[in-house]
Amino acid sequence: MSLRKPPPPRMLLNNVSCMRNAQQILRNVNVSVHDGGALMLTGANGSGKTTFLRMLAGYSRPSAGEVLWNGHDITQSGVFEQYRLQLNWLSLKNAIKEKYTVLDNVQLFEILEGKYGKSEGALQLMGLGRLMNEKARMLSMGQRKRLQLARLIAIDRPIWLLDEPSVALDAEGVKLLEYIIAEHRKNGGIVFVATHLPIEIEDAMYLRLEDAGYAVRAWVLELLFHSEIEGRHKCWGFCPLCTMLYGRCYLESTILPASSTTEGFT
Ligand SMILES: Nc1ncnc2c1ncn2[C@@H]1O[C@H](COP(=O)(O)OP(=O)(O)OP(=O)(O)O)[C@@H](O)[C@H]1O
Repeated sequence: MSLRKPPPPRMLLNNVSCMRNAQQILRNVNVSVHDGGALMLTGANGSGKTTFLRMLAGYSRPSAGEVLWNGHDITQSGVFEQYRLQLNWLSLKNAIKEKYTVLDNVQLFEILEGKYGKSEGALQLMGLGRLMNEKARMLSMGQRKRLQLARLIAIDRPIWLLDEPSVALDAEGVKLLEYIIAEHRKNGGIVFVATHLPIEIEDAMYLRLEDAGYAVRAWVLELLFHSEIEGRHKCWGFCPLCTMLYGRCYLESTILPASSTTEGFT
């Protein structure tokens, strides 16, 4: 009986650390993603989800470790040129040409890719069939996001890097997004998704990025307020500093019982 080695992961993050703006975003991350795999990146605003995707796209280098595609470091010249042709990047910048029709806006990308024939079907699937010949300037926010998703399908590259793909989509749009991700994975595609919003992706791996400043801010608040409040168990229900930092009272949610939050200090 011959024991066959399992295939190597298509993407491997090997002890990767990443900095941005002198801030540590990732530290020693190890992730392997095989064909059909999905990784969801979650975390607070500014925690580094987009930075992570940019690193996967090769726009920035890891500060330590390596990102491997088919076992090759993506930052190596020769590898990078091939690797980037595998990527489909969806970001909040939609690259929509207002004066062109909706169909042109997808077909242009398809033609640049040397492909033909998928744009119309992709737009139909995303519910934009009746708007295909309208100028793109007519589109609403959600329709623009649907157009971007139609491009993903038309261009048909294996690795999708999706930054907040469900923003502006209605419930039906989110279902369509989940559907095209599932279909892409069935065909062996890989998906990396950075999101705040719930998106159902079966068997996805999750990576939660921590906001490096959060622990420090919490500690400072603890020092400023904790001793003063101890024993009184009362709160205004908001603290100017907490409200500024978190949009709500940090102490209210962590130290004080809910019933005391509407009373003032005595
Ligand atoms: N163009 C830039 N130049 C320098 N620093 C940046 C730049 N864009 C973002 N940063 C910093 O990098 C850190 C991570 O930002 P990033 O955009 O990756 O976070 P995010 O998790 O995607 O945030 P959000 O949920 O708000 O989209 C933040 O501290 C941010 O200030």
